[in-house]
Amino acid sequence: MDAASKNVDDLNAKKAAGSPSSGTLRKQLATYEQERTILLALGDDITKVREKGDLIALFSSRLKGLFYFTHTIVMLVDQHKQTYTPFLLDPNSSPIKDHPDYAELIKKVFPLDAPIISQVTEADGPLTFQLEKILHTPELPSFIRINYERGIREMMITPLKSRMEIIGFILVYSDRADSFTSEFKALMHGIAPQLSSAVLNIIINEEIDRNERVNEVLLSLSNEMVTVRNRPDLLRVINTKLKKLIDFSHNVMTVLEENGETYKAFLTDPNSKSKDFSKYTEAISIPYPVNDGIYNVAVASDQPLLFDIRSLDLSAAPLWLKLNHAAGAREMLIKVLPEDGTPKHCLILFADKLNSFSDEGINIVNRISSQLATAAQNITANEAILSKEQEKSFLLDFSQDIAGVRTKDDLQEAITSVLQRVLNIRLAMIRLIEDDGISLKPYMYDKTLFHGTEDAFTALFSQTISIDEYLTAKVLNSKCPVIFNVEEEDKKGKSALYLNLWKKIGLKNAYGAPLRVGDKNIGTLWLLTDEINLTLLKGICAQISIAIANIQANEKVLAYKQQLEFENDHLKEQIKSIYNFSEIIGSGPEMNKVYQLMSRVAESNSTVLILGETGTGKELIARAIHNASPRQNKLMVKVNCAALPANLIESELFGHEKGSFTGAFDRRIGKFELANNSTLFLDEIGEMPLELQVKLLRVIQERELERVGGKTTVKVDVRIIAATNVDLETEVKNGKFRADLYYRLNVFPIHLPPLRQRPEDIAPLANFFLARYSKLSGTKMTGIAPKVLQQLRAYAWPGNVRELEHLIERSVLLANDSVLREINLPKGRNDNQDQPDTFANSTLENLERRYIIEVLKRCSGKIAGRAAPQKSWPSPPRRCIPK
Ligand SMILES: Nc1ncnc2c1ncn2[C@@H]1O[C@H](COP(=O)(O)OP(=O)(O)OP(=O)(O)O)[C@@H](O)[C@H]1O
Repeated sequence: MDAASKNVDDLNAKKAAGSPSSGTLRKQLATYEQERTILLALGDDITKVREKGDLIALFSSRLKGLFYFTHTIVMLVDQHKQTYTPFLLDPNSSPIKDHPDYAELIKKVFPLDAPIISQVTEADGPLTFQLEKILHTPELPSFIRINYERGIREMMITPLKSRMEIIGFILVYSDRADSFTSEFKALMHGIAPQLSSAVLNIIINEEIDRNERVNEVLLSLSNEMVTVRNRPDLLRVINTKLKKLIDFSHNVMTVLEENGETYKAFLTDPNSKSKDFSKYTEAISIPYPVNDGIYNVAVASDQPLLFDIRSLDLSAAPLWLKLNHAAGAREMLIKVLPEDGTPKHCLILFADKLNSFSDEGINIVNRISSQLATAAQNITANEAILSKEQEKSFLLDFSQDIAGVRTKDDLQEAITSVLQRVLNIRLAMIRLIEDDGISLKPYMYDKTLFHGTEDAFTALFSQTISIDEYLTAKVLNSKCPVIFNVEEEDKKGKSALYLNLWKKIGLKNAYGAPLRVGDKNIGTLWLLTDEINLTLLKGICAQISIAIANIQANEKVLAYKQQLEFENDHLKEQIKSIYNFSEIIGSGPEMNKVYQLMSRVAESNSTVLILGETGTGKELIARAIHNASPRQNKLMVKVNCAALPANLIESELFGHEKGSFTGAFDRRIGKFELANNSTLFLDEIGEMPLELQVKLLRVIQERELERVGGKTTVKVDVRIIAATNVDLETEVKNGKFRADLYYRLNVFPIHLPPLRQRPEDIAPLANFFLARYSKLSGTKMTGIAPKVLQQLRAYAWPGNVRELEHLIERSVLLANDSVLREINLPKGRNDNQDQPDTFANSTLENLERRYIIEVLKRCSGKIAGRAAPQKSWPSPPRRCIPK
């Protein structure tokens, strides 16, 4: 039985007993009847109450006709925390609803132990308070003063209980001082249990609703979470689903880096207000040490941690937190996501207001943390697969691009394009290890990168670096590309040349990668950038290494090919003249002296200078010396110093680099390099231009040369045999031949006597040539008539053996008999006397004059057009060596 029914029953009993006065009793009875009616109606209505607003509206509408009051509010008690907070409001009638603190007030949590409230919790029924009287009570709840300020004078607080425990109280306010009559109080006392159960119903209903909603959202969140494949997906799920359950402004997810010492942003929310700050990009890209006072604290807890941002020491806080604070974030909830082994991911929710995260919200974060961790792991695994696929397809494309590369220029173009296109960086430099195996020289670089730092670049570029150089050694000894932090390397004080350049460029990191073919280091590759995918770089370097090795092999093949072509040409020349030196004819004392000298010098490496008139056999002797030397297995290389224009001799001798002069389309090795490990025969050395003599001297002395237009020196091991028909001593005196070169060449002179000084050799030579040319022409000549031999011996032979050879060749062709019976010697030359007034002692001008007259005579004065047939050509006179 409720209180009102009991009162009515009591009064009816008293009325039946006839006391007290019937008027009073009637009045009282009417009140009780009214009360009972209200209670019944209220009780009926209360059972229908489902929502907060219904209860207060119902309460006000039922009671306002009976009692005077302005507004009401139901507070809910949290026994666990010993606090209470507004629960049911009556905003339509509240005089404080437009108060500036109203919004905050209705969310506020108040302590239960404030003196006024303690009285209420201890009371059995409603308590009324004249506000004026309690204004100075210590720890007065702020809403009381605010209500007073807005004209409220009296307040009745009725405790609401369930199973003897206080669950809340209903506060009824009035702007009058006498509103709360004993009837009103009795009524409140009477309806308190129903109100309590209504409040409990509301709480339960709300909780059911909320749980349903939470479950619904969590279900859809978890459904979506399993479909998450990438970071934007995850961000969308958090921002659409989680936001329905938790009041946060934006989120960040972080990931622990592989080093285990730093973490960085994994998900960044575009809703973050901090993105308007200029340092935002830095904040979301830099790594943070795990021991930053936030991360390490969060990791140590298995529960989400709630931080009041303003209470933190922000001076030491990580940049991301400073920016969020500056952008207005007040509170953050951090949850390290549970993962097997070391947790990697961490969710951070930010809110602009304090108390944004309820226990329930925190609980939800806890509940979804495993799913978040799985989603983050899936994303990472997915990204790794994607990046591997991208790497593979990229490396495949690169290898296809590079497969066709044959030249250094093509390679540079391919590298530049791939680095720029895929990694958005540019090649700084490639250095290759030289043939000596210890030094590295620049092979390829991008100078445009060093704009403004040219001095530091040139200083580094112009240096040959040793493989033991600190940074180079680190790179060459590493299996993978090496990251150099410029600041840290600078502190070590090593590799100043590299560091000077890097510091001037102003980057944080530089990368050095080994170039390797198989196990063999071939060089280093340097990139200037702050970040790069190391696996990809490793793959690129492997391709570049192979391409460089191919190019080098190609260059070598080309060089060998060139050398073979040269050698082939020489071989052909040699084949043409092979019969010339198969045998040296001459057994007289003069030639015997020559043979003795030859046998002494042949086996050594000494330079030989062969002197003698034209046609005496200087080249024949040179070849014989070479063939008797340890270098015989390689071809002797001949250069005729008189046969080439002065401007080409240098290139002919020393070779040239591509583009070193007009017409130098390819790199070409010179005769010196061709004669490496062999003999170089410098014929007509007396004709060499003076300016080249000094270069020749240098090569003979240093045994190394520089190609025309080249910067590197090439070592050569060449034996020199020089020959001349010029009196070099006179040339030295006349300043036409360098004395130092002359002495360097004149180490071992061999003088070849002219044929007129060894007449005993004329017959053997004539017979030798007769046999050779009759065989070649197929005429089968068997001998020379004694008369002819006598004529030959009597002749002066200004053209020496060559003249004799040509004469016999012509005679064989003209002969009609098997014996050579006739010979056409030049007229007036049949006197084999070493005449002082004929050739040997004649001036060159005289000799030339006589030669021209002789030729004109034979051509019958014709100096243009086809030459008239002639019987015998004299050899042109050359300057002769006086005996
Ligand atoms: N003693 C010799 N026995 C056989 N043939 C010889 C002899 N001497 C010279 N000849 C031949 O004479 C020709 C001229 O010889 P070679 O070219 O060696 O003379 P050279 O002194 O080098 O002439 P130049 O000064 O004009 O270059 C060659 O065909 C060579 O084979």
